[in-house]
Amino acid sequence: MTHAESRTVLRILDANANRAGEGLRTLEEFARFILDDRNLTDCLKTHRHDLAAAMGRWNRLQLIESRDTPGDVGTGVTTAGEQSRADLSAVLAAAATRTQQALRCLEEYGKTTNPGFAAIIESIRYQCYATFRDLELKVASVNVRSRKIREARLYALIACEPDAECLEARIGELVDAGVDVIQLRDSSVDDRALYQQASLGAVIAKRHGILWIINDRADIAVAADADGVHVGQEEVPVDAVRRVVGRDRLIGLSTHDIEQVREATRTSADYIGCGPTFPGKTKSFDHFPGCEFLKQVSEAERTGDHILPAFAIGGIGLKNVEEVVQSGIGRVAVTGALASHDGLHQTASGIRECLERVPLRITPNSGEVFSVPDC
Ligand SMILES: Cc1ncc(COP(=O)(O)OP(=O)(O)O)c(N)n1
Ligand SMILES: Cc1ncsc1CCOP(=O)(O)O
Ligand SMILES: [Mg+2]
Repeated sequence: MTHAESRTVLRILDANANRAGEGLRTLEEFARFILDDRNLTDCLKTHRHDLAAAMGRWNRLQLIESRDTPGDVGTGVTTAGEQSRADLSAVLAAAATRTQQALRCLEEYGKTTNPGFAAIIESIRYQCYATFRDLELKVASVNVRSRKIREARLYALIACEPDAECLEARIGELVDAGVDVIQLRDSSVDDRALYQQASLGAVIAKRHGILWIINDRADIAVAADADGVHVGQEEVPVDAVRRVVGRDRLIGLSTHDIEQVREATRTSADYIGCGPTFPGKTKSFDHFPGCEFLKQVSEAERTGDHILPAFAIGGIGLKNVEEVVQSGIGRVAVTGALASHDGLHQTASGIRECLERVPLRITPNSGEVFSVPDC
């Protein structure tokens, strides 16, 4: 290779080392600040450091000397796509692509003068493929859960079943009846039994494509790989629960008045339960905020005062779901109404039909987790 060619190779290496380093740093910030994922942050930092170590095989001064940014014809070449990013997922996708391309350039041009360097870059590139895959899958799973909870109408709360077959059958019949979300709520069993049913339920629910939420227990929700956890006002605060469950699981919060609803929007909660609406047999209360509260929630949705999917809860069934709908709420969470196998299908579809008369204001597109809201 001529001296001029060697200098050009250095110039390419310098440009692509910068590009790959910047791409990795962009991804690292995503994993750290957006996904709050320690493991992915560590992996990306390691790739960045490995790249810097590999670049240490070259004379830094020669690399810098080869740089000629003002004379680079490529700096003036831009496409419309480079000037904006549709949402945070697009930032991720662009940074991952840019990093991969830059690594491939380092490898190919490095081969011309330093095959040892090229082999190290090849190994970093393969490690990056695996990390980028995990990153993108994580983002996809957050968005899918978030979309599903916003599309959900009918949410069932169930207790543990005596064994795996019964749990499978129970979840199956609820799914067939049209339930979108199931919460495992049972304080009568020990932690081991709760964990076992939570884990099994997570697998079954995933197969059916519905959400599986664990009541009260963030630890079990994570250990069982559930889709989320539901907590009450007297339990661990949502933002502390978020530190346990991470960005990719849902958190539901019970609310009993409109101030709690407004407060919920200031937390990282993904949805709210609103009630109790009517007296029921599952849990007793002294006070019922009832449909007046639901009307306030619906009004707050209309004015954009709150943006979380809201599920009315408490004593709701076929006989009174019309009152919920009249209050402007199109999502309910129920236990008693769907507890019996007999007439399950009819009850669930009757409730759903009624609920579907209320258009969902909080729509699948209005809050994709990694979409940037309009400003
Ligand atoms: C969807 C949904 N909404 C409300 C509740 C009630 O939660 P909480 O107030 O914490 O009461 P317990 O369920 O823990 O007795 C819920 N579980 N789910
Ligand atoms: C857990 C809970 N929180 C408020 S009401 C309620 C019970 C819901 O069950 P049901 O639909 O049978 O009233
Ligand atoms: Mg609770």
